[in-house]
Formats: sequence, structure tokens, C-alpha cells
Amino acid sequence: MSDGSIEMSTLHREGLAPILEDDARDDDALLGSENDLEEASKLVRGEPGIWVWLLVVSAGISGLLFGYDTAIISSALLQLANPPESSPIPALTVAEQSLVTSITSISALISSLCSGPISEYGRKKAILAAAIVFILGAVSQSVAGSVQGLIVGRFIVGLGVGAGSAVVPMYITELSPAHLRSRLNTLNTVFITLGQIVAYLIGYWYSHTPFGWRPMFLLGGVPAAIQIGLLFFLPESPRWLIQHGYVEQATSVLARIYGIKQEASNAADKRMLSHLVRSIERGVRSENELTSTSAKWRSLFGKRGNKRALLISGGLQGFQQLCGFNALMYFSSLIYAMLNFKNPTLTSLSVAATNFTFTLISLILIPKVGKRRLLLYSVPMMALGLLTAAYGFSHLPSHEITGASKTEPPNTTDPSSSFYAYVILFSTTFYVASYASGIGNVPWQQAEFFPMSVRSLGTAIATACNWSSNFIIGETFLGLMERMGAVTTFVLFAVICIIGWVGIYLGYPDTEGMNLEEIEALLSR
Ligand SMILES: O[C@H]1[C@H](O)[C@@H](O)[C@H](O)[C@@H](O)[C@H]1O
Repeated sequence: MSDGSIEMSTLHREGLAPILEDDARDDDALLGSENDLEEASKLVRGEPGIWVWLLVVSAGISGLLFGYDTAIISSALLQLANPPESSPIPALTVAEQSLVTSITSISALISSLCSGPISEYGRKKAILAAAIVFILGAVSQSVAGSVQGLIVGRFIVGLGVGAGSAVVPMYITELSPAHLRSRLNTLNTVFITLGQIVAYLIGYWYSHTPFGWRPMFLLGGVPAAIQIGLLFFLPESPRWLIQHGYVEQATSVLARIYGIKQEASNAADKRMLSHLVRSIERGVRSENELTSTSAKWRSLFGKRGNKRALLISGGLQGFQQLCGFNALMYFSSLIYAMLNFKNPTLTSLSVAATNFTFTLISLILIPKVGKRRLLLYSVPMMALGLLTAAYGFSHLPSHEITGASKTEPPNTTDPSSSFYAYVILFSTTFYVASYASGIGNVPWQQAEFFPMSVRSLGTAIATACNWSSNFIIGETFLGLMERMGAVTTFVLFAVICIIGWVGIYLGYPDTEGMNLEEIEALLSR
């Protein structure tokens, strides 16, 4: 049965109907604390333990690939811009370098928009499709014999990045028990940032090998192949299963997630399970009311709760990129070279390492402090870091980046220059740490804001806001530095942080520990 409806006969077959009917009779009782899945799960919760974490790790490989494929390009470009004589690809011009970098954001933008309809066929299938595309992209990039071939390869890999970035957080959100949801989603960002570190290390490893860019690209296919193997053991999202009438499978997945023994005769356990199923079923019912895509669009842009969800998640995703973090990720070697640091590649590895470390720290902080508070504390720190960096730049003899090959290092015989170079290094590191603690990962928890009926569509649009802003920053950063200078550029990013903070203060709700249905009710108020 895959028409999206749940027949009562199916429920009888599954043996759940009596329990559900019983629950329905007791609805009033359920409206108290039992209506809170979090509370209910505490009553009967065994330990979901390693199983849920393993699921997230398997799905998180898409995050690893996202990080790897977006970061490996900076090391590959260093080689492609200075190829050996025997190279079939002539040295890339600056315009070609920009295109090879940014084409990935464009295809990620396209595929994130298409990920909505694709994930309607199953979250697992969408993750599988992304993994296959990652492999195709890795192979086509590594065998490229021309600039056009490279561009096609980068385009393909971007399709995998975009689809994975939209579907995996949604899968994790739908699979996680309420009390672990934030943490498990942060784990996905930990994977993204780990992928970026791995990319820098592999880039560094192959930096002196002629045509080292080929293995750099090819290695991106390995985790994707592993993920395809692991996908056989991954369950489908219980929400998707219930939506498509597979109540029995959904029940057994939920039982494992919440650490409930399915065959247990324990009434509390059975009640808990049936309650979980019923609560998802409520969401599914609203899904079934919206069968056509146009009805979903109307609901997304027409219903108060959905409009708010879109504004919050899309706004946060846009802000995550417009605050300029990826400018550092992509161009920090260039900035540190301009500041005359001896080994700019290693210095920029410090950006990736700080990003990874503080994303890990936020894994612990988020459940304790809450996402809203963490954002409100960390975003002003980002602004402070940026303004301090601007202050450092203002004391350097030249604070303009005039293109990869034309950097003008500060006068190193002047000791104050190197002092201000360190001011910039420390303040940008501080900025990265503050970014990673909050805005670097919170936006990816967007799926929780959307009710089931418009979740895949809403998530897809919010993710597209991320990729379009990512593209804007990647394309304009060097131009801004060239035309306005580093001081103005960094002050501009600080102003964006302050505007973002005001938006968060006014609009970002505190959803910590709430189940998805409660969040829906909160946003519709
Ligand atoms: O959440 C991730 C993470 O912060 C990455 O480090 C960054 O490169 C991505 O653009 C972002 O979406």
C-alpha cells in the first residue's frame, strides 16, 4: 500500500488497532504529560544506545562527503593552476578557477531543490542516489582530460552534495528520539567539518605528487562506496514508513529507536509504542490532506506556521553563509599568504581544525544550553572576531587582496606588521570558534520546524537558501576584498552578524526537547 493512506485493516493486521482505539478513548488522559513523547519515552525508555548512533554515522557519511568535496578543491586548484608540462589540462585561469569552485554550489542548489520530490520516494533511496552520484562525480573529476571535463565532474559531485545536505538532516530528524534530536543532527555537522579536515590533510599529502589532484578527487568516492554497503542495514524513516502504510516496519524501527522490546507484554511499553505511532499518524493525516504539489506550495506559503518555519529556516541558512565563514574556508590560504605566514596551507588547516573542534563542543553544549541561547551568545562573538580582524587589517601597510598571484605581503621588517598579522590570525580563529559553536550547525536542524505535510519541500527550499548564499560569497569575496579592501569587507560581515542576531532574537523559537508535533503547534500560534 503506497498511496499514502493507512487503512484500518492494516492496523488490525499489525495488531495495533486495539491499542490505538484504546488510546483514542484515553485521549484526554494523553493530553497531559503523556502527550509529550519526551515525557512518555522517559517512562519506558531503555537505552537506544549504539544502534541510533550507528544509523546516524552511516547517514552522516553524506556529510563527510559534503565537507570533503567542498574543501578538496582548494588544494586541487593549487596544482591545477600550476600544472606540469605534460598535463593535458593547461593552467586554469582565475575565471576558470572560480567556475570550477562555484559550479558545485550551483548544482548543489539545483539538487537541493529537487531533493523534496526525490525524498518522497523514501529518505533511504534519496541517500542512496546521492551516494551513487558522489561516486560518479569522484570518478569523472579524477579522469578529467580538459577544463570542461573538470567542470562537468564538479557539477556532478555538487548534485550529490546538495541532495545529501537536504535529505540526511531530515532523515536524522525523523529518526531521532526527541531528547537526542539536536545532538544527532549536530553529529552530521561534525561529519561535514571532519570531511573538510580530511580534505586539507589529503590535499597536503598529495600536494607534491604530480597530478596529485586526480587521487584527491578520486578518494571522495571511497566513503560513498562504504555508505552504499551500510545503507542495506539502515532502516527507512519511521515517519515515511507510516505515511506509506508500512506500520509494522515503522513500529519495529520505533521500538529499536526508543529501546522498547517490541514483543514485551509490558502494557506501558505497548502503550508507548502505540502512542508514538499515533502521534506520527496525526502528522501523516495532515500530509494526506495535501496530495498535489501545488497544494503543498500553497500550504507552505499560505499557512502561518509554515510561513514562519520557512522564514526561520531559510533565513538562518542564508545567514550561515552570508556571515562569510566559507570565505575563510575557501580563501584563508590566500589571506594568510598575504599576511606573510610561512605555511599558509597549514595555517588554514587551523581554520578547519577549529571549526571541527568547536562543532564537537557544541554537540555537548546544545542540549545543555539550547540552540536559541547558543546562537544569541555566539553570534555577537563572531561580530567581535570580525571587527578585531578589521582592526588588525587597518594597521597593515597593504590590506587589499588583489588576486591569487598578486598578493602584497606586509613589510616584514616592521615588527608591528607581524603583531597585527597575529591579531588577525587569532581574531579569525575566535570568529571560526564562535561560528562553529552555533550558526555553523544549528541551521541544519531545520527539518524540525516543518510539519510532515510540507517537510521535504520546506527543507529543500531552506537548503537552497544555503547554497545560493554560499555561491554569492564564493563568487564575490575576492572582488569585495579587491574593491573595498579587507577592513570594509570584514566590517560588512560583522554588520551582517549583527543583523542576523536581531533576526534570531526576534524570530528563533526555543524548541529544545519538544517533539515535532509540539513545535508545529508552537509555530502556528
Ligand atoms: O554547516 C556547515 C559547516 O559549517 C561547514 O564548515 C561549512 O563549510 C558549510 O558551508 C556549512 O553549511
